[in-house]
Amino acid sequence: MAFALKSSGNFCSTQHQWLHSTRDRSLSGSSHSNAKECTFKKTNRPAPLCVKATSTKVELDFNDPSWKQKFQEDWDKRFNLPRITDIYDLNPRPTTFSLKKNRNPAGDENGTPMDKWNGYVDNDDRALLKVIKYASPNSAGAECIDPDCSWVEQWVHRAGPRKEIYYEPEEVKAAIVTCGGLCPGLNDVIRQIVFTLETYGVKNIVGIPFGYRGFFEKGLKEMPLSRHLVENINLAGGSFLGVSRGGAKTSEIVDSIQARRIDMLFVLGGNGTHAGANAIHEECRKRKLKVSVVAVPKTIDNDILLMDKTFGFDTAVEEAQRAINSAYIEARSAYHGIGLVKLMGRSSGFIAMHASLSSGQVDVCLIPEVPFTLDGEYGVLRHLEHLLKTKGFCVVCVAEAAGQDLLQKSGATDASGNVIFSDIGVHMQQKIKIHFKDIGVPADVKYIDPTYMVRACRANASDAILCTVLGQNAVHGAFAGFSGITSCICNTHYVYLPITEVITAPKRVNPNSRMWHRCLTSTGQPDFH
Ligand SMILES: Nc1ncnc2c1ncn2[C@@H]1O[C@H](COP(=O)(O)OP(=O)(O)O)[C@@H](O)[C@H]1O
Ligand SMILES: O=P(O)(O)OC[C@H]1O[C@](O)(COP(=O)(O)O)[C@@H](O)[C@@H]1O
Ligand SMILES: [Mg+2]
Repeated sequence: MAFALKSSGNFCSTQHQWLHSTRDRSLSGSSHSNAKECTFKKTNRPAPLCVKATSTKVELDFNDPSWKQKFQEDWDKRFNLPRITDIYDLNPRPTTFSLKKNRNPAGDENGTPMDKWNGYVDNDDRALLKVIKYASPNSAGAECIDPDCSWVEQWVHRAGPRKEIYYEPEEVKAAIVTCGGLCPGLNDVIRQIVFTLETYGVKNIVGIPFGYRGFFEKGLKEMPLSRHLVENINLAGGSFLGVSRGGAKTSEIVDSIQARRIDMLFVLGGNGTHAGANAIHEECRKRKLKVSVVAVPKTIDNDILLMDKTFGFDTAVEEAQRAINSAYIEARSAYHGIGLVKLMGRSSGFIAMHASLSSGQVDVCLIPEVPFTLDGEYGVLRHLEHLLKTKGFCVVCVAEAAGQDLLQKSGATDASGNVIFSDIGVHMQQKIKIHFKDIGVPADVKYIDPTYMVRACRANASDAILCTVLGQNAVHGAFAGFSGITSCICNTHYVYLPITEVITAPKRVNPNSRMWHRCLTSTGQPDFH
């Protein structure tokens, strides 16, 4: 019996934020609907989780001494970056991107000829995706491929400017589009894309208004962009180009790309946007269009696979922390005060977990990845009673997608097809009030729902830097001839990943990760079930 590494349906996940112990699987619950178990050839070991994947079937037998090599060959194939030369016979030209050319075209100040300048990234440069060697599958947060949790190198492609490029900058028309919900840093990325394109020598740069909608909605006109125009847009939050959900029809979008003669498309967005970008890339390939589609992962939710974080997440956590601080002050100042804060996160509890950790003021953090009960001996309400008795007040932070099993489903979806959640914050506020009334203990509940405040602000310093690097690298990726890729940060290094590898499922908090354990250590909360 071997497990299917890659099959038409499933492969064993090593790179996802999932863990492989029995406890983890039970904690992960129904929220990971596409997770399936794989079986190891050896028994008595926890089985790894599998996630949906596409492409060819590769069987791994861990008794085969060459399994590692097979894994790595398959890995390299999967993480190989699609490029326009896959469909076109094209010769590259020397890059026009140089930070020294204006000073001395013949060489730098030391007389080094430009082609010897070591400012370029080699196409064979790689970064390691994983750097921890887990000694056992039972080690906290272990992500194992085989039952012995062997060390296997997982290399991904380094991002940055290449010495040779596949476009004539003077002939390029580049377009930028921002999709999905707002996110701090959108303007920083737009700005850096424009700056970098101009550094290459591109003159025709346009913004597509209001997300994918801008490609086909009549009356929406593309906006010419230049360094001059975008110089200060990073000083404000939101998107200079506007955003929208829904309405993505791939063939119409590609018709529009063709009609507008766009050569490079930079797509800023989350999971849905990336799926759309990949569909556009595939359709362009099908039509044999020389178009580079490059995405930049945006979402306050931080729910895109493989990467350290998405831009905007840090800023959202910082803002969320302010809401927690207000809840703390209200609760601390009231007799038997209970501060309750609901934070965003469509399918993951990253914002709630990180804001709870950074504020240090949260007694109970509830996320969708960890089921809980409100009532009963081990329920949240009983713990709140204990906190009021021992400490006099408490603060609860709940993620918007948490505890949905306790609520009636709304059944509604947004324009993009995303599920609209029932309001766990309001539900908990009511339950807490009723509970303390019933037991005859006074409780002063203050509920804060900061919703859009956490994402309408401008990027903080760390996000601004991330946006700068990701935006610049997106342009380098397009000039290098890649398409269907995303520009991101993995294990602290800036890399390109094929979009197909990051859209198989949303990333979620691993309940067996050290980070969640740190959160529990910080809050001191017990298990609520
Ligand atoms: N599977 C998909 N294929 C193609 N386009 C999609 C897909 N999912 C979403 N989109 C489009 O991507 C855009 C943004 O998606 P949405 O889920 O709202 O935000 P985000 O990209 O931030 O997750 C929308 O215009 C939506 O229609
Ligand atoms: O903007 P809307 O449609 O109100 O949606 C709210 C959702 O958008 C988010 O802020 C971010 O989601 P995206 O990454 O999909 O844009 C979620 O946290 C939240 O659930
Ligand atoms: Mg999304």
